[in-house]
Amino acid sequence: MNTVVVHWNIINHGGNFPAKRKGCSVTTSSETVCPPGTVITGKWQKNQYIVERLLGRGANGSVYLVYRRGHPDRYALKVGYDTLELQSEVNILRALNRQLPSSYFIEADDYKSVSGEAAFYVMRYVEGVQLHQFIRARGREWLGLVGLKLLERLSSLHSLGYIFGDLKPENVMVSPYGSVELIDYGGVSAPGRSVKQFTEWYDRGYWNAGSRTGDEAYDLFSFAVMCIQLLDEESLRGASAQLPQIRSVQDLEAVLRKSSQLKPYAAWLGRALGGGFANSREALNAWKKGVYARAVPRKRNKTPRWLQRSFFLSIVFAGAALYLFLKT
Ligand SMILES: Nc1ncnc2c1ncn2[C@@H]1O[C@H](COP(=O)(O)OP(=O)(O)OP(=O)(O)O)[C@@H](O)[C@H]1O
Repeated sequence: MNTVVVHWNIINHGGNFPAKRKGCSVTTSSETVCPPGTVITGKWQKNQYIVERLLGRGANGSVYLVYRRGHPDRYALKVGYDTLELQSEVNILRALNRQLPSSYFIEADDYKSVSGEAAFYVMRYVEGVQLHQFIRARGREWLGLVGLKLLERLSSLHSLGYIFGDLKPENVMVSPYGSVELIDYGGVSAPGRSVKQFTEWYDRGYWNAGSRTGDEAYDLFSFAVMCIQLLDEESLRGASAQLPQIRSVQDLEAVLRKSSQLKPYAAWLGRALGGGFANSREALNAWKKGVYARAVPRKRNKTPRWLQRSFFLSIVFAGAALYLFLKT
């Protein structure tokens, strides 16, 4: 990324924000703090983004909900703590944009604040809530559908030649209707390369269950641990309390055997934990048939009990009448 300078201007955005603003500042921990109302102007591309609010902070940067001046749409703008890290994320997103039908990545630029320089990029704003929040609010029975949608996403990413790497509930956004989007492409790598970014619980290496080399099975392993967490977090906590040197995938398999919440998913999850799927397409098909088809409640035309009883009695009476008729 070229080192370019972005000017931070001060505006009064509507009546919601205080009139006087200082613009973004970089803290001692290299975090960038951009108060609502700040205008971020890319020097090279000259686009102006107005900060509405902070969406979240992660290991690589802070993400803000922004408006682009002159455009009605809202975007998510990520200000990185480390320019090189952010650049590698931008490279992946640019490559994905060329291959995916709907573009996610908008543009990248750099800025200079009063206390330092940093880079940022702009992406599509994904509305919804994080996966664990969605399941907590809507109920565990939604995992069948949401899991299906997420496996579809993973499978299409894999078919483009990428491994997601850092799959965890915080990186999965779910809309009110259960559609799913992956966010945070900072951990994406090519198959066969070391996983760049991971989070302990969801990492195959953490459970001594395989390498940290990116492959489709790595993402499926993370997906399986995530399901265990969403359905029975207490048991997962228990299993992870083992000493690191003896912690193993058998601890997770024991959870699958014991937990009643996990029962409908246990066969699929066990296979994913053991690297038993040839690829994510096969895993997706198995989820469709073995989990989703059973987990989604079906409408049943249940005949009321009183009607069943009446039908039975009418058969008895009809039989008795026929018997009497034949006898006379
Ligand atoms: N495109 C987006 N749309 C909506 N919200 C987003 C978007 N991207 C990120 N966020 C929000 O910002 C938070 C932090 O973003 P992100 O996960 O990319 O940062 P990170 O530094 O890579 O995090 P991590 O520590 O998980 O690796 C997310 O948890 C999410 O709430």
